[in-house]
Amino acid sequence: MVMNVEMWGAVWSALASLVFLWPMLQNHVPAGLRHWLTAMADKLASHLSPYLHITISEYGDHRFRRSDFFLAVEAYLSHACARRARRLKADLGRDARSVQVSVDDHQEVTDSFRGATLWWYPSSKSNKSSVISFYPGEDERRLYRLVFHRRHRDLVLDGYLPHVLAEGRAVTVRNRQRRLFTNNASTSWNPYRRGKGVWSHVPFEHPASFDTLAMDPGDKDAIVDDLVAFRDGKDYYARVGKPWKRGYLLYGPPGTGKSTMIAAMANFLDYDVYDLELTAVKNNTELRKLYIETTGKSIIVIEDIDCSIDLTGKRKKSSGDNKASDGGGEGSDDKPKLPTEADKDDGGSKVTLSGLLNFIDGLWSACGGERIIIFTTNHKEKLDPALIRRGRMDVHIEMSYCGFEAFKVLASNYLGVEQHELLGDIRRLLEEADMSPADVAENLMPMSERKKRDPDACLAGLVEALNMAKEEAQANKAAKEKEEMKAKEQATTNGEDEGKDKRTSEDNKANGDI
Ligand SMILES: Nc1ncnc2c1ncn2[C@@H]1O[C@H](COP(=O)(O)OP(=O)(O)OP(=O)(O)O)[C@@H](O)[C@H]1O
Ligand SMILES: [Mg+2]
Repeated sequence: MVMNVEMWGAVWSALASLVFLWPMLQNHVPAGLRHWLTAMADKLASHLSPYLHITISEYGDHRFRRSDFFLAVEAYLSHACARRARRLKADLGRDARSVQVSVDDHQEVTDSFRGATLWWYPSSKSNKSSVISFYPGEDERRLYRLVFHRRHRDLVLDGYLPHVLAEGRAVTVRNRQRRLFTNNASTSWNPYRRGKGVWSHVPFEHPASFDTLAMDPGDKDAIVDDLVAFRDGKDYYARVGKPWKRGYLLYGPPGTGKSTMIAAMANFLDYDVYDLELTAVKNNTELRKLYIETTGKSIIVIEDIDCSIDLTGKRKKSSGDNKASDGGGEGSDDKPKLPTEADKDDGGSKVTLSGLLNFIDGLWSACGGERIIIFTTNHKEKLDPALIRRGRMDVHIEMSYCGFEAFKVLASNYLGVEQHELLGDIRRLLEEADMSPADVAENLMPMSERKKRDPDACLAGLVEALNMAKEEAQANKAAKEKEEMKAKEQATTNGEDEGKDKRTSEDNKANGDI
């Protein structure tokens, strides 16, 4: 049936009288009927309204991960529509060089595209999901509502939304200020913490680079090649069926440049850094949640993994032997246990080795892609072999005491010195004394006015420090040898005494004594 103008008029007047009478009527209408009428009125209104709505919610269909499209919309609105919004906010842009203006939170924005006008309404709704959340404020989820005339439906779906996605992504890349995240910060501490995020962040501003990193040039080149192969390896990883991630274990004595290496890697790859403090993670579920909330193009770091939590101890104690079976430790000692009273009270981390192994290469670790995981330790030998086997920690990098090649990098960076008469002495002393690059660098810092004018003084100071380190090392070695000798002598004396006792008791037995 085709509705003519008269029929439309009748519908409108009926609707108008209903709208007019509704406030008077609704108190006399039974609740069931009232709800039905309200729903029908909504339906009718949305039918008759010439405007369409599209909702883009923060988490889309995912429970845990923010929708990429939502993030693109957010970036697009912040940038492309900033000039049209009435309320703006300003901040320093990438590398703090320019001012960046964007749309303030909760601001409506009007946009136009190929002659069509579109309206964006940001809002939020509470999440009524049955999933119990660990994080305060997590039950509120943000969304954007896009409103446009229905005659622009095709234009919006086929032209505008793809345009928003592409522009939003480009803006994100352009404005990307790299960030250093931590999971160990309270809401009050961090002004950058937004809503429900489990990570807090500050801008990442570490100046280290592979040029300033002192280590053997061959090793350095090998690491750079490995990073490049990883960064460009999306297709390769897909082809061989491996998640696009790579693990690095950095080990060595304190002050040998492990943390500096991480910063250099992040700067080289242009990745964010997630500094994961394991002791602040309540349990394996929270660990997984933290992983899922990390974004691609990032380095996840666990520093001093051997000191973080008692991962090796737990496994060995509860399994009753020292066998570190591979395969994730699942099913052996990590079966779910009811928390004891002590567990409830200690408030410490209940992350298990099994949880950590799953974090690195369980099924969830594949989500998102393009992540590097780095562990650092001063004591590689203390780590469970399953934790650092290839596939989990693919590359093991030893950061050792300063060698001559590494020293040359420091001398050039700190003093601009390439040639010097003391270099021969320094080469010999570096072979004889163990000195970390951190200590060498400290000696090369021209802190005083005298040294500033005179790199010779810095190098002479270093030679002195190396001589002292050498003497100290020799004294330590001598003391150790003496101690070992003493222990050996003691053992021999004890052995002789035991032999004597044994012989006496055998003589006694032969004599019939008890
Ligand atoms: N290989 C290196 N190249 C350049 N600088 C270095 C190197 N190693 C150490 N340094 C200097 O020493 C300082 C300490 O180094 P860093 O924190 O990277 O050591 P680390 O190996 O992480 O030590 P720890 O095991 O105690 O965490 C750095 O700020 C850096 O200036
Ligand atoms: Mg460190």
